[in-house]
This record gives sequence, structure tokens and C-alpha cells, in this order.
Amino acid sequence: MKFKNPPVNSLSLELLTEFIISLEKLENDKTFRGIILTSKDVEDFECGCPSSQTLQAGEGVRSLLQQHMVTAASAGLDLTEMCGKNPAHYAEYWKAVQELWLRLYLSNLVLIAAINMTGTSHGSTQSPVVLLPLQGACPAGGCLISLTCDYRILADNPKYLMGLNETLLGIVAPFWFKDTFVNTIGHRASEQALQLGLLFRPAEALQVGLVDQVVPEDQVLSTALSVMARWMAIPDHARQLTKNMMRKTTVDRLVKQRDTDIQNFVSFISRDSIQKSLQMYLEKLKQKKG
Ligand SMILES: CCC/C=C/C(=O)SCCNC(=O)CCNC(=O)[C@H](O)C(C)(C)COP(=O)([O-])OP(=O)([O-])OC[C@H]1O[C@@H](n2cnc3c(N)ncnc32)[C@H](O)[C@@H]1OP(=O)([O-])[O-]
Repeated sequence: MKFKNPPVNSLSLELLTEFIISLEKLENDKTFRGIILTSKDVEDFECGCPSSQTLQAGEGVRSLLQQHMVTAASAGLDLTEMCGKNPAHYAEYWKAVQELWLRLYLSNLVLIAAINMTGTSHGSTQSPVVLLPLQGACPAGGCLISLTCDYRILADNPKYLMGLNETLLGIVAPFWFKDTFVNTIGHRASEQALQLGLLFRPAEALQVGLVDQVVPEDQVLSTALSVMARWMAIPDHARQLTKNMMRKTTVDRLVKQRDTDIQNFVSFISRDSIQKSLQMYLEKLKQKKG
């Protein structure tokens, strides 16, 4: 599935909705056993296949490639959905973010993130909100999506950054973002990374366990296909039950308090101070262009 929401693949409400619907279709079509999430154009990959609907690589491996679909590399949640809108909109938006995470984290499909980035340039700032220092990033919500996958492959480019940087925007990662992070890199590493809003370069991301492999940019998809072949070799039923056993407790924590989590998000994001921080961050993003 390819993410396509120019210019920075931010997770707008429209994109989230389309992602959820597409995912549901694939889950219900029993001919699909796995998905590679990416943002790079199919034509950019040396996979020896036409950019048509279905791509075969190795025994039993299939990846659906469509327009307007989703990736692991994105600017994260769409800040314009969380800024200057009304509480009903915030609630609708947050419900969609929750829904996507719930579906991805417990998906029966094998999910592989082939992470390659968008982005051009960055500045730095002394203001209370901190812009990402380098080009090409997979921050916050973008990172969360990749964390729901079973395996992550990151393009080896020192300009690429990945992590949960919420505190740099003056906001707090929700508990289920934190849980997903802890499940991936452990408690101590998460404690530090979340407070500092750390964004990891590829070598650091590999070291801390945020990604499973770092490969040259032109090998990201071919590596994803080989990895998929390995995962496909495992009987689905046994693999799915194992995944469920590993992840269900985390999912249940949100399921039990979904409405409360929405209310918390709406009241937090509606605060004047938070709206000011987000506005300032958006303005800084715009200014760095000029
Ligand atoms: C509790 C909540 C939890 C929160 C979770 C999150 O995910 S919070 C999110 C955490 N995410 C971040 O902290 C990432 C913030 N983004 C960045 O750091 C950089 O944009 C980049 C590294 C992704 C790409 O750099 P680049 O130099 O290639 O591109 P550029 O910077 O020039 O931007 C181009 C245009 O896109 C716009 N826009 C950008 N991001 C967003 C967004 N998320 N949304 C909406 N719009 C966004 C930007 O304003 C500009 O608009 P304009 O002026 O054309 O109208």
C-alpha cells in the first residue's frame, strides 16, 4: 500500500478514513496475506514488476499497490486537523486515529513497513516548539504506523529521522502511543526518548530496536519482499494467534477506555496553551520555507 498525500503525507481525516476502508477490504479478501506499507513510487523500486494492481515476489507473497494509499513514512498526524477546529471535529479525528491503530496493531495480515521518506529542508529554532532539524522524517503518528507493523525496514540515509517527537511540539504522546513504543524498544529507552522527543537516525534506530533492518535506499522494497516471503512461510493461523497473544493486552487497554481517551484528547487539544503551541509550530514550518 502506498501513501500518497502530498506534500508530506500527513495523516488527514480523509486519508485515515480511506486507509481504514482499504485495510478492511484487504482483511476481508482472504487471498491477501500480507501488506507492505511504503511511500515510495512503485516505479522507483527495482522489483522487476509492472506498476499494476498485484505484485508477486517469491512463493505466496502478494502486495497490493494502489493509488492514494498508505505508508510508514509521513509527517505524522495532520496538525491542521488538530488546530483551530471545534471539539466535534477533534473527537471525530481522534476516533479515526484510534480506529486505524486498533485495526493495524491486531491485523491478521503480515504488515511490513518499507520506510523511505518525504522532505526537503529544515531550520532550527529557539522557540518553545522545536522543528525537526533534518530533512526527511517519520515523526510521531508516522512512526506510530510503522510501529504497528510486524517488521520495519528503514532506508539508510543519515538525514532520515524517526521517533515520537510529541514533546517537541509541546504535546504529550497518548498512552497507547507510549505502549506501542515500549512494546518495541523497551521501558527505559522509551522513557528517555519520549521525554526528550528523540528522533533517531537509521543507525541509532537499529541499535535501539525501533527498526529491524537498515538497508540502502534502493534495496528497501526488495528487502521487504524477501522478509515477507519469510513471514509467509509460517502457517497463518499459528502466526496470527501468536501475534494476538503478544498484542491483545495492549489493544484491550485502549478498547476499554476509548471514549474517555477521546474526551481526554478533545479537552487537551482544545486548551489555549496547546492550540498556541501547535499554531506556533505550524507557523515555524511555514516560515522555514521562506
Ligand atoms: C496527541 C497528539 C499526538 C500527535 C501526533 C502527531 O503525529 S503530531 C505531528 C508531528 N509531526 C511533525 O512534527 C512533523 C512536522 N513536519 C516536518 O517536520 C516537516 O514538514 C517534514 C520533515 C515532514 C517535511 O519537511 P519539508 O521541508 O519537506 O516540508 P515542509 O516542512 O516545508 O512542509 C510542507 C507543507 O506541509 C505542511 N506540514 C508539514 N507537516 C505537517 C503536519 N504534520 N500536518 C499538517 N501539515 C504539515 C507544512 O506546514 C507546509 O505547508 P505549506 O507551507 O506548504 O502550506
